[in-house]
Parts: sequence; structure tokens; C-alpha cells
Amino acid sequence: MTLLVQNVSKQFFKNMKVLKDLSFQLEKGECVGIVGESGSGKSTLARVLLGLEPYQQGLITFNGNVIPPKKPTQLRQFRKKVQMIFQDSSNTLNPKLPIWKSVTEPLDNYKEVTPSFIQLKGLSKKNVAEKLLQSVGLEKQLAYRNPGSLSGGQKQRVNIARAISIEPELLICDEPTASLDVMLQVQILHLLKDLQKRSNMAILFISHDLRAVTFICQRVIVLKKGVMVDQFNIKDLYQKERHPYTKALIQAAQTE
Ligand SMILES: Nc1ncnc2c1ncn2[C@@H]1O[C@H](COP(=O)(O)OP(=O)(O)OP(=O)(O)O)[C@@H](O)[C@H]1O
Repeated sequence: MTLLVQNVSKQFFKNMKVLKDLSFQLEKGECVGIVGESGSGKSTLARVLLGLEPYQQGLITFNGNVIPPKKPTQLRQFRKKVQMIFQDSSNTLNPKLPIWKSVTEPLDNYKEVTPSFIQLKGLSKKNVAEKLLQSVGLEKQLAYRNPGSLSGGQKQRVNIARAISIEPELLICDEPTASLDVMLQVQILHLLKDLQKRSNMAILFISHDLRAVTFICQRVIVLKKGVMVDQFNIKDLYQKERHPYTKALIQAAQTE
């Protein structure tokens, strides 16, 4: 898997450039963080990478194919390989469906996928859902409840189970813990880290929280007003060559 972003710029209106000449690369099994304050363009970048928003300059490729994919068949392949987890876990699950139906929906859409972590043969869809829920640390009985009766943390775990059910090559997480309390944030970060180790999928972890990013990622990209001002390996976080904006983020994280 390779995600390649080359000199990408995006604007919403004529003079409103939100992403400016961004270039970076993400390889199989890597976990890269995108960090920056509110309004720096993180969510816009996520949407552009997912092919949900157009960009005006540069080129994005996923495994050599241009993003956004043009043909419906290419788009289908792309959606299978790249999954997303959003900040707000409350609206992403259909309130009318029991959890087992929501969690197995991607497997219904991509019947050709057989996840390696569950032996599908002979298992009913409900059993598969139970297994998926257990893989994200939830009790299997949760499969038979509706989203309305779940806590925020449980719902986010269900979203993660759903996203990983088809074993994506890349998981894009946009502030996945922002709506959760601190204890749950830590649990979800541990879960993501553990899943990444088990599956070797790549993760693009978008957050304003430098501490979360440094916990889970091996490499960090710092965005400021749509410009990539810094990029470094976690081991170099405290090196003096860090950009002043990165240093300010480190200081803010320490005083929080
Ligand atoms: N659909 C849109 N139309 C016009 N401007 C937009 C649109 N979406 C985002 N913007 C603007 O683009 C800039 C970047 O927004 P974006 O949501 O990508 O930042 P962010 O870093 O994710 O912020 P936050 O952490 O607050 O979510 C902001 O100035 C925002 O107002």
C-alpha cells in the first residue's frame, strides 16, 4: 500500500486556499499523525484523501491510482481498501438497525472479502458480528442492541469494528477520540494501536491533540493554516530543529 500526496492544494472559494502545496507519503503498516490547531485544514485533507472533496492542484495516488477514482469500479475498490472513522460516533450508526446489522454491513457490500481474523465458513452473520465486536473489546451480547442504548465509547468501538471488518489497507481516523472522556480516549488509542499491530494496516491519525498523536504514531506531520510546517519521526519530537509552531504545540500539550 502506498498513499502518495504530491504538491496538493485545495481552495473552497477563489481566494480561500485551505491546503497549500502538501506533499507526503504513507506506506503499508505505518501510522502517521496529522496535527494542527482548529482550522488548519485537517478534516479537509481527510475528505480530499477520501475522494469526497476535489482538489485544484497536485496529485494524490493510492497504490498508483489517481484519487478521486473516476470509474465506479475503481471507486468500489478504493472504498474497500480505505476506511474512515469520524469524530462523532453518534450519527454514524443507523438508529433503527441492531448493532449486528450495522457492523456486518461492509461485509455485505463486499461479499468477496473474507477477513483473515475470523473464520467465516459456517458462521452466521450474527456470529460474525459477535466476533467483530469481541475483536474491539466489546461483549458479544451488544450485537442485539440498538445504537441508542450504547455509550459514546461503545459506539466508537462499533464504528471501528465496522471499519476494520473488511480489513482495509488504510484507516483514516479524523479526531476519533475527541468526543470521548479522557479514560475512553486512552482506551480507544490502545485499541487502534493494538489493531494496527495485529493487521499491519496503515493509519492516518488526524488530531489537534499532540499527545494522542505521539502515543499512537511513528511519524507526525504538522499543519498550520494549510501548510505543512514540520514532519518528523516521533523519536525526534524534542529535537531543537523542530518548527516553532511544533514547539508551541508541545508546550501547550504539556501545560494542558
Ligand atoms: N465546505 C466548506 N466550505 C468553505 N470553507 C470550508 C469548508 N470546509 C472547511 N472550510 C474552511 O476550511 C478551513 C479548514 O477547515 P477544516 O475543518 O479542514 O480544519 P480542521 O483543522 O479540521 O479544524 P477542526 O479541528 O476545527 O475540525 C477553515 O477555515 C474552514 O472554515
